[in-house]
Amino acid sequence: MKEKNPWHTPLTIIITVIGVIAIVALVTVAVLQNRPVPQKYKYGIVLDAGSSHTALYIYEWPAEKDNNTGRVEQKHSCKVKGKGISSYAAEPEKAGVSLTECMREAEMQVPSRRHQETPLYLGATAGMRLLNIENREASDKVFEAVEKALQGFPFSYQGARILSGQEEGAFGWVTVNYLDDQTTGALDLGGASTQISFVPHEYDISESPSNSVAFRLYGNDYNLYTHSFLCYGKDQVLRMALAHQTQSGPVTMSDPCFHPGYSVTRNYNALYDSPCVSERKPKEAPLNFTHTGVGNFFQCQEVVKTLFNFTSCKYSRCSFNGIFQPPLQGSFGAFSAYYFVMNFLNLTDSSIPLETVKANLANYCETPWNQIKQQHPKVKEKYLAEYCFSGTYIVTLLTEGYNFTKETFSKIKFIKEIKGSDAGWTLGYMLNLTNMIPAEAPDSPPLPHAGYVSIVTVIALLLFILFILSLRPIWPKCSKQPQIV
Ligand SMILES: O=P(O)(O)OP(=O)(O)OP(=O)(O)OC[C@H]1O[C@@H](n2cnc3c(O)ncnc32)[C@H](O)[C@@H]1O
Ligand SMILES: [Ca+2]
Repeated sequence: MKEKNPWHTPLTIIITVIGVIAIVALVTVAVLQNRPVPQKYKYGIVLDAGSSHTALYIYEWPAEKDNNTGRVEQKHSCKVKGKGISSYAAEPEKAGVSLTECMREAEMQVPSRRHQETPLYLGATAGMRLLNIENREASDKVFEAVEKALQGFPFSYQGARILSGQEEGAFGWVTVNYLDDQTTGALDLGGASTQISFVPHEYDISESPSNSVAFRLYGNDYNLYTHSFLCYGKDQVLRMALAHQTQSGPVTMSDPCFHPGYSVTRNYNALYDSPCVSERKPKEAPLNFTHTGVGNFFQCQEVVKTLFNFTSCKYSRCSFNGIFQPPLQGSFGAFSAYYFVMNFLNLTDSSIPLETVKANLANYCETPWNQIKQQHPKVKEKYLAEYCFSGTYIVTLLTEGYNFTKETFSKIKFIKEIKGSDAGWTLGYMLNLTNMIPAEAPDSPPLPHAGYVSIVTVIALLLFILFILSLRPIWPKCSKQPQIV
């Protein structure tokens, strides 16, 4: 006769089934409860009204996590067609109109139920700073037009204003450090100004209060050094270099910063039409001059060096033009034109030694203009003509201006974006205005989701086994093997 299995009693079968159901239920609840639920998002829009162009950025973050770490991401960007808003000084209405296309895009990108609560900011930088110096009335009119245009959209308009150079530098630093895990200095090269921001050693306390900004980020207090050099952006510094070389009002000017064979006619009035150079305009000059290239990196560096004043410094140390700068500290992220130029020249790799960068530039500058044009038929001719000058300026600014050495130069990373967000001041600006700069370090869950689920499963199994064992007293007695007598 077949021996009856003692486990096949109704009681043990019921206990087992209930136990299995309980475990499955427990694990299912744990998994479902902790599964990331589809997020609701909030949005913020910042218009970066730069000297050369305006760009619109849309940021998004999970609705419940306003104050959480690193959660704000760039959702979309739009490049406004045409030049920067300061170029519309003579026809301000057009500055407002120029923004409509990107604003319509923003209307499409941000869900309509969020429109009314979405803050919209416009920050203008060095182009408007210069226009404001040159012609206050014209600058006000441009802002009026821009304001009127932006108020016509369904967002929560929060104003348009000129950022100070200090704000521009500091918010660039906040952006980079909000997105990146390790503290990094920020180098921004615009069209009309350039910023350097970093956290110096504690003992290099700022001797110049106007260069110092305090921040609390991720539970740490930072004393930031920052400076913005007006007129030292890529376009204005080129004007200064051309002005320096046309002081005598020549008809033809030979420029080491442009390729051999390069030749264009430039207008004196147009060249000197900027507060960065207007005072230097030669008294007696013809209408135009012919700007020709020579293509010599080392001579070009000499020209660029004359644009920095190294003689006066009332502090213990200066970068240039009598501006205090503590010793450089840590690694740096260099963006905007630093990136555009070094990327074109294939020099963004930090492992390339400074000497090689210079040698490559020397070789590039020497290349005849015709050959350069043939090699890069798709690159905008204005940019193409200026890469030799801009590359030389970047190397000279970093080494002679900011005192990067061949050792510290390798600590500069040329970057366009970090984790999908463009490097620049806009994200930091929005985080600050919406009180979202995280003061404290993130509360990360102690276990990753998978680890959590595994632990719940193991504990549930253990509990089940213990439960079964606790039922031992009512276990059916194991029948002994039938003995054959
Ligand atoms: O910060 P400010 O000084 O106000 O200026 P901006 O914000 O308009 O300046 P950008 O960083 O946008 O650009 C810096 C410069 O780089 C130029 N630029 C943009 N794209 C470029 C490219 O692909 N190659 C070379 N230069 C480029 C641009 O015309 C500017 O002169
Ligand atoms: Ca800029």
